[in-house]
Amino acid sequence: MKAGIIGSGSWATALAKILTDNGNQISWWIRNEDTIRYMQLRHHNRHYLTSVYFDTNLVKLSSHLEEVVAASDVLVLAVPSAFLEDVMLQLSPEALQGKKVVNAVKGLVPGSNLLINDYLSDIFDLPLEQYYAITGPCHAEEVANEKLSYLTFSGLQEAAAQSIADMFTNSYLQTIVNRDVIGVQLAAVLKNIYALGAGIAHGLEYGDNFLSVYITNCFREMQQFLDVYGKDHTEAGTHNYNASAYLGDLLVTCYSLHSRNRTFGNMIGKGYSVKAAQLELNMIAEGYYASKSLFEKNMEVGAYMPVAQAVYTILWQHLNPREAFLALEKGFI
Ligand SMILES: NC(=O)C1=CN([C@@H]2O[C@H](COP(=O)(O)OP(=O)(O)OC[C@H]3O[C@@H](n4cnc5c(N)ncnc54)[C@H](O)[C@@H]3O)[C@@H](O)[C@H]2O)C=CC1
Ligand SMILES: O=C(CO)COP(=O)(O)O
Repeated sequence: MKAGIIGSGSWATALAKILTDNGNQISWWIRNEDTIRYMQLRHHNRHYLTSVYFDTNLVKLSSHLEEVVAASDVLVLAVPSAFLEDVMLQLSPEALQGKKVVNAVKGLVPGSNLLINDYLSDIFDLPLEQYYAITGPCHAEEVANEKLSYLTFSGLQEAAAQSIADMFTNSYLQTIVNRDVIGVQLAAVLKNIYALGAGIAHGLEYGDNFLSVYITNCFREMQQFLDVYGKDHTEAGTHNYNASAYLGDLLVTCYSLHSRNRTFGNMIGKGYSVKAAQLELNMIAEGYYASKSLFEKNMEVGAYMPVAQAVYTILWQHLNPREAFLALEKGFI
């Protein structure tokens, strides 16, 4: 199978490293021509994971999206959710026919608040059977350093999910395959919101004892949301909440200093405005967009989500973080 990658941030670069380390030839869509020229000359991405060097014989770089999509059987999406629509709308509605689309984006489409599979189904008529999700606790920075990591590949077609996973499996990357393609995506969206909240707590100088209680309550809230959501969306299936795509990713994103969401939240807890935190981070904290999308989505779902709601209200309605956390403290078990 010929693989294509869409995006050039940290995660796209990490996934390109894994695929090329395994000897796969890839087509790689990079938006910026200067970044392409730099990579052709210096063999690494000048902005993200700069220590990762590529065998340029294995990498075909292009800023023409249609070209990359046409050359690929398996297309990996790794553009932050906020830009995904702009990127995908460059394609014709037939462009994804017959392709396997692998979503590595941990977010909903802002505005419509759709899961990526629902968005691709609406715009490109992509059946869920051709759609896969990559999730799991895995920071791009640790992939760059080849620290042992685990990724989960989910899809209704388990044999195809397995063959995609096999393209990524190597000595530093273990893969897990399941059919829970909706649940793992929602868990990934939620954990970004909770990690941002963990950062806020840290910025407010709560300690490790509180953080463990906070995460426990977030984990329960995540399950409650998925349980209620699943009642109206039977395709959501059953979820193994103790698997690494659920609990593991929640833990790593809340605790790791690599986490963009935690770092962003930490600044908010310390009193930065959203604008100032965005400028300082200079990377994407998906939890910021997800908190709004999820808040709106939950108006229909109706799950009890005090933590996600508090994060939304702090970021989007200017609620004082200290007051929000004082209110949360009382409800934790
Ligand atoms: N970084 C990580 O460790 C992981 C990230 N992810 C997910 O991967 C997705 C991508 O995130 P990262 O690579 O971390 O982001 P990043 O912050 O490292 O990179 C941002 C990317 O957005 C691009 N960009 C900026 N403005 C744009 C525009 N107007 N149109 C199109 N592209 C634009 C930049 O060129 C860059 O490629 C997110 O959904 C994230 O949750 C998932 C697992 C791990
Ligand atoms: O999804 C991730 C780790 O599994 C990355 O999280 P951050 O975007 O918070 O860095």
